[in-house]
Amino acid sequence: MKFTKMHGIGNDYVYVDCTKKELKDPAEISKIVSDRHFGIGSDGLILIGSSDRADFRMNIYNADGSQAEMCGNGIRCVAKYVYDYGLTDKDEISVDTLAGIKYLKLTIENGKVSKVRVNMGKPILKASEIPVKAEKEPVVAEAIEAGGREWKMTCVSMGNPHAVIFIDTPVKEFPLETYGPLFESHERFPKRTNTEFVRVLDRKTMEMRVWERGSAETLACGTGTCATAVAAVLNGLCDRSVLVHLLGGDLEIEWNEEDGCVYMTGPATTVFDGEITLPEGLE
Ligand SMILES: N[C@H](CCC[C@H](N)C(=O)O)C(=O)O
Repeated sequence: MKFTKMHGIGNDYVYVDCTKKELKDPAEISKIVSDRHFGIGSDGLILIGSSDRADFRMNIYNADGSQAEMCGNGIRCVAKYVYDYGLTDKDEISVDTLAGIKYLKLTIENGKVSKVRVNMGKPILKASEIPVKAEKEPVVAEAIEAGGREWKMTCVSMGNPHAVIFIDTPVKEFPLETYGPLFESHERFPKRTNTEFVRVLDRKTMEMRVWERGSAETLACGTGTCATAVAAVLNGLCDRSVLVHLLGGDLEIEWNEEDGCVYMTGPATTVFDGEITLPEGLE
């Protein structure tokens, strides 16, 4: 199987062009290619497909093989892939996902995509649509017990579920590997959840780490950063345009007051092209 390894500020995936041929078992393939010792090493697998209602389609699978509705860092790399590899010559494209059709604006430098601005759509705040079991909605600063401690969570879906937790200590010191898994599989999240631990630095700046559903800690999470920006506004902590520092780099997020949509701007990077021999029956 031919692939291209790409990342969005360190959130790395194996990309496969499926515009001509679908993969037989992407969930199984994602588990194989994600393995950093026995496979290629990635946070998961992203398939680029054709669509009859958008320019392209994106399907994303986490490292554990679970399929997610959307991937913010991934969709920027999809835009880079289709432009740089000649599948389109447009600098504005649409990509169909399980979270709906997304619209992207590509920045071209020296004939290749360097940066992408994505309309990530409107945040979903209805508890039953996130989904999360909650006392009130929107789910803002709501108590949840995990690991013998009480936390305040704000829940937002960008097509996929996010629990945003604001903390006062530097995120690098936070014991993410202890608490991340407890939130990921917490009984209040029927479809599990991605969890962001965030420190507000000022009204325009935050720092964040993320424990992703199905992929453990990643260096960045695009949908999670959008959810964090929305949560910060709902909690009165930040303005509607923020810069977010993640371990892998920075993202600019705007929750636009006029159209209610969240816009994410960030880079996309190609690392290498390769070919992997899959087990019998998976090719
Ligand atoms: N783990 C996520 C999918 C990947 C999202 C993330 N990598 C991003 O950039 O948005 C989920 O299961 O919802």
